[in-house]
Amino acid sequence: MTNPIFVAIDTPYLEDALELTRRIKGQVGGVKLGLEFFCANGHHGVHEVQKLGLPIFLDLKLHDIPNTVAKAMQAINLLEPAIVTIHAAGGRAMMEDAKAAAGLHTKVVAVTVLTSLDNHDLNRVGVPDSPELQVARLAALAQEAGLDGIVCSGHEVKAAKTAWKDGFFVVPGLRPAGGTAADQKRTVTPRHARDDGASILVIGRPITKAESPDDAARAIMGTL
Ligand SMILES: O=C(O)c1cc(=O)[nH]c(=O)n1[C@@H]1O[C@H](COP(=O)(O)O)[C@@H](O)[C@H]1O
Repeated sequence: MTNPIFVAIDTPYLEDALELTRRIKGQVGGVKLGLEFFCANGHHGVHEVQKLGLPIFLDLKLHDIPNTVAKAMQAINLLEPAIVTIHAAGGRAMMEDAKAAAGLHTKVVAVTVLTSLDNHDLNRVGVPDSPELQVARLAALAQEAGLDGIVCSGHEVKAAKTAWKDGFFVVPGLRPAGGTAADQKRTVTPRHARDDGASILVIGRPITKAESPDDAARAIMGTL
């Protein structure tokens, strides 16, 4: 089995990111660098991590008017990331323009409903539907816009995959059995997400905060 684990390297410190990536390199399929890392280290930081040889998932969650998002996408093309995130809530035109501006080898995926939100939180931001319904709605819009796939929780990935057979499904909010949810609200185990059709598994703290991150990654891989 190809290793589906992408570790969320959520740190602003380049040296820490490099050390962690070196340590887990043999146990994972790729690394995810987010806003925190990119704001602190920019293109240089991404290049340095890239030199270690793992695919890079650049999680910038772009969300703005179509022109601005397309220009931002062009500005990161030089980095040739394997995966980039945008927000589906930016609308169809924004997603279309983002995909058109992305490099040929970059998968552009749309964040649907953040895994840190539950039904109540979603209602508070003006969406009267359940996360399941909202994910289905935004996944259909992302597919129409020509994106490669979506980001959703393990609660919705099975239905999303049934509706979009060749979609690429990124699933974060994963916790090994008995793990601490922290700020995540829609969690499942890595195995559950994998069985339900996740293409890649985004895992942060259960690996990065473990006493031995490489052992933690190996143990999670062993459950898949
Ligand atoms: O786009 C993401 O990767 C993402 C979307 C989402 O809905 N929920 C979510 O947690 N993430 C990211 O996935 C990672 C989860 O980290 P942990 O909760 O530490 O495993 C973080 O880097 C989040 O930014």
